[in-house]
Amino acid sequence: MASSILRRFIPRKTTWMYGQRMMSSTIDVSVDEQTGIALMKMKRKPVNSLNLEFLQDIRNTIVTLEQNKKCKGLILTSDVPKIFSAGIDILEMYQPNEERLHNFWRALQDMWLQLYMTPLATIAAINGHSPAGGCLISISCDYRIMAPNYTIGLNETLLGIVAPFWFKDAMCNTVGYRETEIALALGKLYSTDEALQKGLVDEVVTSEQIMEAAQRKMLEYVKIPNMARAMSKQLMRQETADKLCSTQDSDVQNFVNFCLQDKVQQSLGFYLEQLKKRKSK
Ligand SMILES: CCCCC/C=C/C(=O)SCCNC(=O)CCNC(=O)[C@H](O)C(C)(C)COP(=O)(O)OP(=O)(O)OC[C@H]1O[C@@H](n2cnc3c(N)ncnc32)[C@H](O)[C@@H]1OP(=O)(O)O
Repeated sequence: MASSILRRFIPRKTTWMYGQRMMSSTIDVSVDEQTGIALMKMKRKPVNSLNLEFLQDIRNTIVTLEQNKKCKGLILTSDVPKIFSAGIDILEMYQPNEERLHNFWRALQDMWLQLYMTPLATIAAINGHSPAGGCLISISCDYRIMAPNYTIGLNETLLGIVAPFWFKDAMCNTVGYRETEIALALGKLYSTDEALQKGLVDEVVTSEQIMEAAQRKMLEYVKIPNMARAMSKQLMRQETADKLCSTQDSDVQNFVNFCLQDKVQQSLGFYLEQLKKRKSK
């Protein structure tokens, strides 16, 4: 179902399948073949930050699940207590190797396209903080359930960087133009309650109830005839995905040029320092 343009890049194989379980060092996946529901747990300690290899692993996993005829739905969650994902691994952008920086951004684009357009039904069970890239993963799913007392949002401006147009588009498609405009400018991190109120997440339940709630909602999704559900998703999302597909190379170059600026490097260095200081308090 995902358009052929999304399949140009065959990901490297680092995910291992044992029966209904798939494992890599950063992801644990199990597939319930009775229900057709897969559960993917992210486990890149300490904060599930998205580096090149982790992004490739996430994409590989989605591709493998799409090829499993019995799998219809995917629940994404975190195995790291209190953190869904801290977003992009800032160390990929700070004092980078230029070739790796290219590959990193390409991997982020490819992961996003795969997740955003997958014919699988997808639910994010957001059981921890979910800033920036973590928010992108969440809003790329079909449905979001969040536990209380965490934060979610596109906070890039707080780091002195700018979310690319496809982050902005995914956010706009979720909460609308004006809310996105405010959120991006202020680097707004929403509390769980605010996120529910703005429609950034669809449901709030306690951490203890989140997996049960995700399974319950997913059963609703997988009951719908597969092709019709997947085509309706494509109808809603293809235009947004195509915007990136047709500009992937220039988007990589823009990102690399942006990151390599002295000012941006200074901002990232400062932000990393603050993170460490906050920890030592
Ligand atoms: C130019 C184009 C723009 C590209 C778009 C960018 C998208 C992004 O995703 S940028 C990344 C944005 N992410 C953040 O701002 C999150 C920063 N992290 C946090 O706010 C917190 O770490 C937390 C709320 C996620 C978790 O807090 P806590 O449980 O208290 O853990 P620590 O803060 O002590 O963190 C542990 C450890 O991890 C390091 N770290 C945290 N986030 C990142 C990250 N995104 N990348 C790399 N490293 C990260 C943190 O510095 C600590 O390291 P150590 O001190 O070495 O243990």
